[in-house]
Amino acid sequence: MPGPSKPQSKSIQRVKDGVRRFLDTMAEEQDWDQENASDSTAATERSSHTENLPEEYVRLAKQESQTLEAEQRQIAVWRAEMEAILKDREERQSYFADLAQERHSRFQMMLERAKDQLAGKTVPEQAPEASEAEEPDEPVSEAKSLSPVSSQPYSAPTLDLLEASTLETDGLVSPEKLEEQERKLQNTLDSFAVDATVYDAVVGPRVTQFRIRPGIGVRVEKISALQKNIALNLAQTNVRIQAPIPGEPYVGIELGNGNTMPIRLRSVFESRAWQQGKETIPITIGMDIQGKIIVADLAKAPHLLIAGATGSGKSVCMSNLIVSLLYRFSPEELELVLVDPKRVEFGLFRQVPHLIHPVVGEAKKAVALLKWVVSEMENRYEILAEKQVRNIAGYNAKAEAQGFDKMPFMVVIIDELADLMMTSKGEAEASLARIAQLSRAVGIHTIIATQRPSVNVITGVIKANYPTRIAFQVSSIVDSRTILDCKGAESLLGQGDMLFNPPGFARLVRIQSPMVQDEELMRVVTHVTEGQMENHRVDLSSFDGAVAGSTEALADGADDLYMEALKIVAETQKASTSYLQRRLRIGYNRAATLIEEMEDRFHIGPQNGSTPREVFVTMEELSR
Ligand SMILES: Nc1ncnc2c1ncn2[C@@H]1O[C@H](COP(=O)(O)OP(=O)(O)OP(=O)(O)O)[C@@H](O)[C@H]1O
Repeated sequence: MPGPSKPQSKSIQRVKDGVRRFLDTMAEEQDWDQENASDSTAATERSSHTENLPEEYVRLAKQESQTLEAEQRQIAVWRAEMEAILKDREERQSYFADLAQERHSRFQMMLERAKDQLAGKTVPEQAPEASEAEEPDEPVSEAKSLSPVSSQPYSAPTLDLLEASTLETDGLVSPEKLEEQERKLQNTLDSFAVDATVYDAVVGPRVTQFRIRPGIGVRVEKISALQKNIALNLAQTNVRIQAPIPGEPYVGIELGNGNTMPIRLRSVFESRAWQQGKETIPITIGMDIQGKIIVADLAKAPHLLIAGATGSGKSVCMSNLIVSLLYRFSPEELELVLVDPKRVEFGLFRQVPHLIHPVVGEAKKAVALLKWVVSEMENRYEILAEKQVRNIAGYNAKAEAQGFDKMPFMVVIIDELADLMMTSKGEAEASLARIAQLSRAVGIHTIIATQRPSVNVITGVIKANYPTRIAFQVSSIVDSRTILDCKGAESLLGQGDMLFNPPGFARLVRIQSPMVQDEELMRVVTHVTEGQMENHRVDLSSFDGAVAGSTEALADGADDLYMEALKIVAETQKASTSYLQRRLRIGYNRAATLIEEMEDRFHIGPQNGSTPREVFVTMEELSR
C-alpha cells in the first residue's frame, strides 16, 4: 500500500511542472513580442493568444487542485483502513494472549495434580473449570442419584478411572518450524503468481491452519488449485484447503503438525464445554483446530453416521461416545443397544448395565433387533398419546410432576452397517430409515458406522435420514463425497482426525477425536457394573423368524436362477458375467442382470476397472 507522502509529492510535482510550463511560455511570448512588434497580423494573433492563456492555466490549476483533493481523500480512506487493521491485530493479540494465559494455568494445574499423584498424595477429583453453582464437595462427574431397579443405585464413573492428560510439548509445532512453513507457503504462492498473503497460523492438536488473504480480484479457486504444489513444496502427504473458510475473508490451508498431541478423553470431561454444557444427550466429539472442545447433543443430531477407512479411528470414536453416555446416564435414564458384527469392538462393553440385550454379533439377529426397535418406537408413541404429550421431554416433565416412571432414552449403536446391508439390505435400510424419521420424539437415537463408504452401504435413503455425519480418513474423493457430499475426507491424517458435520450447520469442522485405551475402558466398565444387575429385557423371539436372512429370502423377488447363480459365485468366489453365462448356459443379458442384482443386494462389490469384483457371500452363509 503506498505511503501517504507519495501521491502528495506527485501532485506537487505536477503543479510545479504546470507553473514551469507557464513561465516558459511567457518567456517565449516576450521573445516573440520583440521579434514581431511591427507585424500587425501577428500582433492580432498574439493578443488573442495571450488573452486565452491565463484562462487555460486557471483551468489546469483548478484541475490539479481537484486531483490533489481526491488524492487526499483517498489517503484518508487508506489511513482509516490501516487503523482498522492495526486495531484488529491488537484485539487478536490480546485474545490470544488471554487464551495462552488460560491454557498455561490449566496445564500448570494439571501438572501440579500429576506431581501430587506421583508423590502418592490423594487428589480430590475436582475439575478445573467446575461451575460455581455446583456443590463444592460433590464430584463433578457424579450423575443424579436414582432409585435402583437393581441391587444398588448406579454409581457414575469418576474421572480418575481415565488416563490424565500429559503435557507433551514435543507435540506442538516450534515457532521456527511455523516460520519456515509460512515462508515456504508464501514462496509457493508467489512462484505461481498468486497475489495472496499468509495472514496468520492457528496451531491445532493435529494440524496447523494457515490463513491466507487473497489480493483484490484473486479467485479462491486459484489457491485451491495449488493443493498438490503446496504438498510438494512443504513435503506434506495430505494438505486440505478450505476456500474460503466459512464466515471469514480467508482461505485456510491445513498442514499436518508432524508430531501429534493425543487428546485424552479425561481432558474432554474436565472441560467447561462438557461440565457446563446444556446438551440433553451430550456426546464427546473432540477438539477443533482452535483448541475448542466440541460436545454434540445426540438429541439434536438426532442420529449419527460415522464412516472412514479401516484404522482411521471409528472404533475409538464410538468407545468415546459410549463412555460419554455411561458418565452421564444411569441405566434407568438411558438404554443401550449394541450391534457388533465384527465381534471385537464392543466386547468390553458386554456387561454394561445399560444394555437391554446382549451385544449382537450376528447380522441376521441385528436386523431382527432393528425391527424390535421399530415396534418399541410405536409402543412409545402409544404411551405418549395416552399421556397426551408430544414428546419424551413432555412425558418426563409430566412424570416428574405426577410421580410416575420416566421414559428412558435409547441409543442404538451399530458398528458395521455393511454387514447388515449384506444380509438384508431392504429390511435393514427400511427399519433404519423408519427409526431415523420417527424416533426422535420418543427419545430413540441411532449411531451407525461403516468402513465401506460405498453407495451400496450408505444409500440415498440412509443419507437422507442421517444428516449428522462424521467422516474419518478415506481413500478417495469418491468415498468422501459418498459420506459428506463433498471432498475433504481423503486429505485427513487418520488416527482420529475427522470432519464433523454438526446438526443444523451447513459447514464441516475439522476435529481430533480423543484417545481412550482398552485399560481405561475396562476400569470404567468394571466401575459401572459393580453391584448392578443385567437388564436384558428385549425378547426377539417374535422378530427372529421375520428376518429375510434365510436363503429363500436372499433371492426374494429375483430371477429364478438367482440362488443357483449366487451359489456359483459363493463357491468360486468369482463374480463374472461370462463365467455365469457358461456355467448356467444363459445369454449375456440375463447373466449381466443377475450380476447387477447381486451387487444391488450387496452380495458382491461394485465393478472397479479391471480388478475382479469383491465377493461378500460365502457357501457357509448360504447353507445356514
Ligand atoms: N483419537 C485418536 N487419537 C490417537 N490415536 C488414535 C485415535 N483413534 C485411533 N487411533 C489409533 O488408530 C488405531 C486404529 O483405530 P480404530 O481401531 O478406532 O480404527 P477403526 O477405524 O475402527 O478401524 P477398523 O474399521 O478396522 O475397526 C488405534 O489403535 C489407535 O492407535
